[in-house]
Order: sequence, then structure tokens, then C-alpha cells
Amino acid sequence: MSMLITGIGELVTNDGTVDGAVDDPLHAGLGVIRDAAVVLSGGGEDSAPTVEWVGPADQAPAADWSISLEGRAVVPGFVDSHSHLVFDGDRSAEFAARMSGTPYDGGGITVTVEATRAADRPRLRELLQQRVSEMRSQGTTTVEVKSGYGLTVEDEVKALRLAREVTPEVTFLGAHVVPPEARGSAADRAAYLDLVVGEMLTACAPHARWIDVFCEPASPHAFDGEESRRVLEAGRDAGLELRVHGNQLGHGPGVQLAVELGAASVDHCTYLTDEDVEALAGSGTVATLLPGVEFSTRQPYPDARRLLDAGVQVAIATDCNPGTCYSSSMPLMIALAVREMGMTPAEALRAATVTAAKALRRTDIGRIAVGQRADLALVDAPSWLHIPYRVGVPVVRALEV
Ligand SMILES: N=CN[C@@H](CCC(=O)O)C(=O)O
Ligand SMILES: [Zn+2]
Repeated sequence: MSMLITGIGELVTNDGTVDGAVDDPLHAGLGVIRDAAVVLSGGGEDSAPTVEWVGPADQAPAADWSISLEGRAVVPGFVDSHSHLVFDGDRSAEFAARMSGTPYDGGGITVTVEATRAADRPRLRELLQQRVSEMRSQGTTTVEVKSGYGLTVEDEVKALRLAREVTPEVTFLGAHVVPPEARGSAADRAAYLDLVVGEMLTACAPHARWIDVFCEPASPHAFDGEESRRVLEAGRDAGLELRVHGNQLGHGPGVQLAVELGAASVDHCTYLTDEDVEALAGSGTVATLLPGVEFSTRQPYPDARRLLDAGVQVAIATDCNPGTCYSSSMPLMIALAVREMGMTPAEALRAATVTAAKALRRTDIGRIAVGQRADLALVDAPSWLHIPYRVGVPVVRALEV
């Protein structure tokens, strides 16, 4: 079966070479076609529909079905490459305290660990599914989901198996923080790290694609450079691909380690030296910025302009989690990237789609081109620019095909 979607006022393809693309700096790199159409085909039990044709509406081929979007815009579905959706518990009071000056140091993660351990599987599944559907309703069609609020072998496996029900982009984050029961002494901390790279990794690796570590010497609860290296190397040896939480709370070794070990992405990047920027620019590692975190912790925003001008590949993601950013909204992240981090609207949209796909090493999403997955988001407006322009207004949602 094929479906023709026509009447698209503005189609963002993220393919700058596409025939008929608008030549205008406002849309630079987006491959925008006006008065466009796409044809989608396939889809069934085991395979997602794909894009079969893209171009001006007046050249569109016939298809089995046809709908008109009556001048609305279409963009590639957002790729949210960083989230922590498997959790229970409430930390809204922590947010309120931060708004009046209490700094974030990662300590509140323990509150979520306790609540998540206490929640049964159906409860966690329900919460996870609600959060994923909240994301779809704001245009996100791919999401990465981390464990990291279990921190026992059993609880980490439970989180990963649940995450796998909603996405293939599943990340083992046993090295999120040292759990409360292992904070008594240096020996307890070392034993926890042994567990993470030993029995926990063995049990978790079959359920995950990625391994991540909170590399943050500025937090007493997270991991330093050598500990992080150990986690990442063990994960790599177990067949997992690498991602890093780094340079969130202060300068540190996260970025250099991520680049050295060939991680797909290093996320946060709030505090960077010139050497960090230079290392990222010469690497295949994407810098994923999480502006909702700075919004919700009152930290300074990362300088996206500095990274882009140096030639770094920059993605943006929500980091949706109960501590540093309980927002699932990629449109909000785009607006913050534009307003607070020096990105143009076009750069921010690419960061939320095609570059975020790179942060997940995915080539089948993030663009609207022949052969790509048919992951589209519908903008209830004549231009994609309404995404940051109408901040806080639900103008974009995943297109159900
Ligand atoms: N920084 C580490 N982890 C999360 C926060 C987790 C939490 O506070 O619950 C983050 O990405 O910001
Ligand atoms: Zn995170």
C-alpha cells in the first residue's frame, strides 16, 4: 500500500541538494520544498513504512491513498537522543529549591532510585508509556532511553527490558551515581564499580545497545575520569557502543574521554575548554546539548555558537528526567537553543533531527528522503519556523501514518 501526502506548505527534508529546495539563508541546510508532497509505502507487522518519493506536489505520482495537509508544514520527526524515562517518584520540591538558589549536585538521584526500586513492573511500564506518548504528541518519533535509577543488577535489567519495549535505543547507565548503600567508604564505592563492570554489565548488555557513564568529578556521587574510562572500556568489550554524560557541572575529563574512545556522543558540554572544543571539532563525536537542564537548574547555558563555529557537530535533546529537566518537549529545546544558546532556527531544527540521528549513529531517520523511515512530524502552521516562534504552544506532533 502507498500513501500520497500532498498539500504540504513547507517540507523540511534536511537534504540541501534536493531538487527545488528554497535558496534562502533562513532555511540553510534544511532542503525546504514549498508546495510539496511525499509518497510513503510499506509498513506492517515487522517493518516501518518508508519514504518512496519526495518533491513538488504538482509532480507527485499516484498512490493507493491520498490526503492533503492543506498548507501545513512537515518536518522530520524529532530524534530525542537522551532521556531517562524509566522512573517513579516526585522531585518537584527539588526544582522549587533550585529556583531560589539551591545548586544541583546529583544528590537527588537517590530519591528517584528509592522510588524506582519500590515500583513494580506494570507501574513503571505505565509511566514510561505515558512519557513516550507525551513525546510523540510533541513531534518526537525516536527516543533513546537510559536505565540508571535501579543501580542493582535486578533493577537495572528491569529498566532496560522495559525501555526495550518502546525503543531500540536503550542505554545501560549502571554508572549513573554510586547508590546510597555504597557511599559509606572508598571500599564500598570500589565494590560498586566492580559490580557495574562485572555482573551488572554481563546481565544488562544483552538488553542494551549503548553504555553511558556520568563522568563528573565535580559531583561526589558521580564518577571521575579513570572510573569512567573503566566503565566505558568494559562496555565496549561487552559489545556496547559508547555515550558519555560529561562537563555538566564543571570542567572535567568527560569530553576528552568520549573523543578518545570514539563515543557517538558526549552530552551536556556546559563547561568546555578550548582544548575540549578542538578535540570535538576533529572527531566523530557529536556534542549533544541539553538546554532544558540549564533552564531547570539555573546553570549557564552551553555556548552552541562557539561549538558550531569551530565545526563541531551539535545535537540537542531533552534529557527528560525527574531531576534536572522534567520536560519531554523537543519544541521547547529548539526554542531554548535559539533564544539562549546562539543557534539559528535552522541550526536548531537540524540539531533536533539529523544531527541527533548522528548522535545515535542512525542513517535511516532525521531526514525526509527516498528510502528513509517515514518518521514525519506535522506542524499546524504554514512554516516550520512556528516551532520556536510559537513557544509553549502545541503546534507540532508526530504524524501517524
Ligand atoms: N547528570 C546526570 N543525570 C541526569 C540527572 C538525573 C537526576 O538528577 O535524576 C542528567 O542527565 O541531568
Ligand atoms: Zn542525562
